[in-house]
Amino acid sequence: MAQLRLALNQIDSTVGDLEGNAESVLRWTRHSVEQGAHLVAFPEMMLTGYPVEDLALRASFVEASRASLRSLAGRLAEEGFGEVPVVVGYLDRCEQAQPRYGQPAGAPQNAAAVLHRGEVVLTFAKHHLPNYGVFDEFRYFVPGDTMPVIRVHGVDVALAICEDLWQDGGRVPAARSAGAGLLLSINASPYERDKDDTRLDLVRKRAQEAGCTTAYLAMIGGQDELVFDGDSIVVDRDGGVIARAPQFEQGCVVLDLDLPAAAAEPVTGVVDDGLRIERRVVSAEPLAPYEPEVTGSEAPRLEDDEEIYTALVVGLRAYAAKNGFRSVLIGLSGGIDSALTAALACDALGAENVYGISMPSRYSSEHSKDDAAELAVRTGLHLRSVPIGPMFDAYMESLGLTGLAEENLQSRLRGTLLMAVSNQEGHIVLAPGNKSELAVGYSTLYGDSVGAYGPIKDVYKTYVFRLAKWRNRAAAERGHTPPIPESSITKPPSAELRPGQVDTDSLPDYDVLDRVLKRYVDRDLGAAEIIAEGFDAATVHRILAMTDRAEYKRRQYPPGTKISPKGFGKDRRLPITSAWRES
Ligand SMILES: Nc1ncnc2c1ncn2[C@@H]1O[C@H](COP(=O)(O)OP(=O)(O)OC[C@H]2O[C@@H]([n+]3cccc(C(=O)O)c3)[C@H](O)[C@@H]2O)[C@@H](O)[C@H]1O
Ligand SMILES: Nc1ncnc2c1ncn2[C@@H]1O[C@H](COP(=O)(O)OP(=O)(O)OP(=O)(O)O)[C@@H](O)[C@H]1O
Ligand SMILES: NC(=O)CC[C@H](N)C(=O)O
Repeated sequence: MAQLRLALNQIDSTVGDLEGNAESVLRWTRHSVEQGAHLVAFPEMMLTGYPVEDLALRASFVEASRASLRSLAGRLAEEGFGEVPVVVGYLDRCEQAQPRYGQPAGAPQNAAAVLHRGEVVLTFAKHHLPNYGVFDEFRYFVPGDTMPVIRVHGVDVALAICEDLWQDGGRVPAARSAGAGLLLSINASPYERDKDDTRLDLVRKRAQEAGCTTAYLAMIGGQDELVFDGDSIVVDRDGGVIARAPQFEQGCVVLDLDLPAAAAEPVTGVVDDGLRIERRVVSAEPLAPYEPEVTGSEAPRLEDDEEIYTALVVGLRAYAAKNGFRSVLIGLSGGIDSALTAALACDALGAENVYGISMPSRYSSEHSKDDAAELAVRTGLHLRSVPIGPMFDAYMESLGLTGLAEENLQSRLRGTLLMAVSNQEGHIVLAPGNKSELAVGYSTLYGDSVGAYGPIKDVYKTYVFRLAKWRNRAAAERGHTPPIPESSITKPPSAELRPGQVDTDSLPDYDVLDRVLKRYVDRDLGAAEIIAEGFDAATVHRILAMTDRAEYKRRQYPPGTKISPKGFGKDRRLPITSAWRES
């Protein structure tokens, strides 16, 4: 047996910020080396950020990534960390043409490198490319065809990149065939509700298949609609958990692993899935065990509501920070959607950076104004009131609108007003629409749907209530003031665009609506299958027709944090112009 002190850096990176990301690698390598690490790892595409989308198609960006990698190798050595191998993800290109994938020479690759003694000693590309959900890596990348193995202090470490673990075959069985003592996978795995359990099961299963200890290093942070929740995992060859990092927290997991010593006669040649073993020896001599030994720990897990709420906070914070904004602006109606959005914003950016505007019209109830004011008092956000009556009257005088046009005008005036204040004061506008509304198109185009980011666009209305209650309960348990006024939670949802209007005038009860939507949107079931589950046929047809009709509206909605297996974003790509009707 040999001992290896492994440092898994569960950190954030910013798409396109090659310099800043390289600085992070240097900083965290310093930290890892100070902890005595023999092998230091960083997440998938750490240098470029993930996902880079069509930036991968730009040769200038690919070249900049390659140059940045080489320069990083040199800087690590200059800083005195050259003896410690560093595994880091980056964007590369393939030297040879790949007719099998229809790609000419120079096609991009989702790659990783081992840096040692100032050199890039080994590079390899992801073998299995994900091409479903939010991923379309076959659009960009050519898969790798090697099985990289590095010998570090007498241990053979097989390397893999994210999806390599998710699909059968390839690098997991190849690691076993290559006789690896450790399988190290670097990842950028976007958050989804319940995915942590799936990942844990996956890593345990793959460790057993690979027949060796398996380390799964995850990224944290946010990129547009995606959140990366961390939760790095190390399991032994029987699938027993050795260490689990905290969810949503940046940090470095350092632990000593007792691993089988590498064979004197290493396996070479082509193994599973046609993967050619490519080996490098970075340090052959086994080290004496370190004292004291660093053992793994399992960070406590967040319960489901807290986990989802935290993902929403992280997604919003990342979007604002990475796009250069410190403050946000929200129309506060006193209702639950804008209240939850405001609570999230206060948690993400601090109440001092959250600006609310109450914009009452002649149809606004007293409680809508009072509840907005109460929200401001409870959270400490800035609130002002700008009645829209005079603007509304001016439009009506010029245009003489009636019915829906008159109703929507109020929402549009609020949208225009928010964008005007955004321009003037520099806060980005948050769109407070939820997933149920987005599904059926229950919002006004260029009205309440304006904004830069939709923090709750992947949260069904029934879950909006649940999260609001959880947030209030969590505050009370910590001895803090619950942020959301009780009456915002208990009153019937209303758009207040005409006297006495409530959402259920136009929509089925949210409980039924959400259950049907989960089947149609999240699971892609057809009308017949949903009705067969016992739902009222007329209600199902109505909901499906509304959902289909609203595609054009969704396409114009701002991006927002994905928390479900199928959010309205890159996950769900439907034609706007379509004659197909389920009903
Ligand atoms: N296929 C298509 N492709 C592109 N554009 C299309 C289109 N079909 C209609 N349009 C355009 O869209 C317009 C209709 O959309 P839009 O103007 O939004 O109006 P619309 O969807 O007809 O009405 C908005 C609905 O949302 C409700 N609402 C509004 C505000 C807040 C809330 C809430 O509770 O949160 C609810 C409101 O009560 C009403 O039922 C049409 O006049 C047309 O210009
Ligand atoms: N009187 C108002 N003052 C400020 N903003 C408003 C007002 N009415 C509506 N809005 C904005 O428009 C959005 C749509 O709200 P609306 O009241 O129509 O229904 P909702 O979807 O139930 O939202 P909420 O639960 O926040 O009320 C609100 O979230 C808010 O941002
Ligand atoms: N970056 C990746 O390859 C991610 C794909 C993987 N299935 C995941 O969601 O974690």
